[in-house]
Amino acid sequence: METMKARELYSYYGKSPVLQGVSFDLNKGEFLAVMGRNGVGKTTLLKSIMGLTDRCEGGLAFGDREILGLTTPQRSRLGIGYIPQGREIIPQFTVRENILMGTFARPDGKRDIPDYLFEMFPILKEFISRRGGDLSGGQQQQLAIARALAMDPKILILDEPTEGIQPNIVKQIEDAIVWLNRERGLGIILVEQNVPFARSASDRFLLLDKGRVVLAGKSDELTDDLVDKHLTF
Ligand SMILES: Nc1ncnc2c1ncn2[C@@H]1O[C@H](COP(=O)(O)OP(=O)(O)OP(=O)(O)O)[C@@H](O)[C@H]1O
Repeated sequence: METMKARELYSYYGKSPVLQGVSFDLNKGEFLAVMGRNGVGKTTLLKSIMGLTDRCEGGLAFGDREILGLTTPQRSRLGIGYIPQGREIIPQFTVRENILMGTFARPDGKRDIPDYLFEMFPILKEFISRRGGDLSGGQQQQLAIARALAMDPKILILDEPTEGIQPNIVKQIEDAIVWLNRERGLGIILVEQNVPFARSASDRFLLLDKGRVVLAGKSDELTDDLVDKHLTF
């Protein structure tokens, strides 16, 4: 169940297809970085995986199951954890309540908050009774990651998790993502603008342009020349 296979995805807002034939494979425990300039369809690709665009055609298998026909909550329950851009925690809820919300998607009905979340982000333990909205942007991002992990996902999908976050917290978040992948074996799909981090953390990359994959390969094959050609503005 930890693999994902996308075949020729076409994804639409209204009538216009934003993704135009995107394919990729995520093998068990693999880390895939999705890169590309602004507006090329990176967020749309993650939304398509979660069933959050108006329409999506093609093939999308999670493990041996075709999931394009499933609703967003059904996809979550299968074990796809999603951390959207902008975090979307609930500001009036406490840190504990926000994390507990994640457990509601657990198919086994457990409502425990796993201890490792607080080892990863100790500040969440310290602020457990504070309102989510009173946390800094970086702390809210840590909370959003903890909430997604509380449902015990098999893969984690993150949309630019360090964008606009204070530098001291960026490193903690990057380290946590790498740790989750390497030590806990979680498959990761990460949309990331920070090329050095994406290159060092991921196994493979997908480079999008105008809704299409223009380049894909192993991350150590992503040379500076390719970055200059496809990613500099
Ligand atoms: N809800 C929407 N309705 C209509 N068009 C949209 C919607 N969301 C995005 N688009 C369009 O789809 C295209 C791809 O947007 P998307 O957000 O996926 O790009 P991105 O690569 O994630 O960019 P960024 O790095 O700026 O987040 C853009 O042309 C955008 O204008």
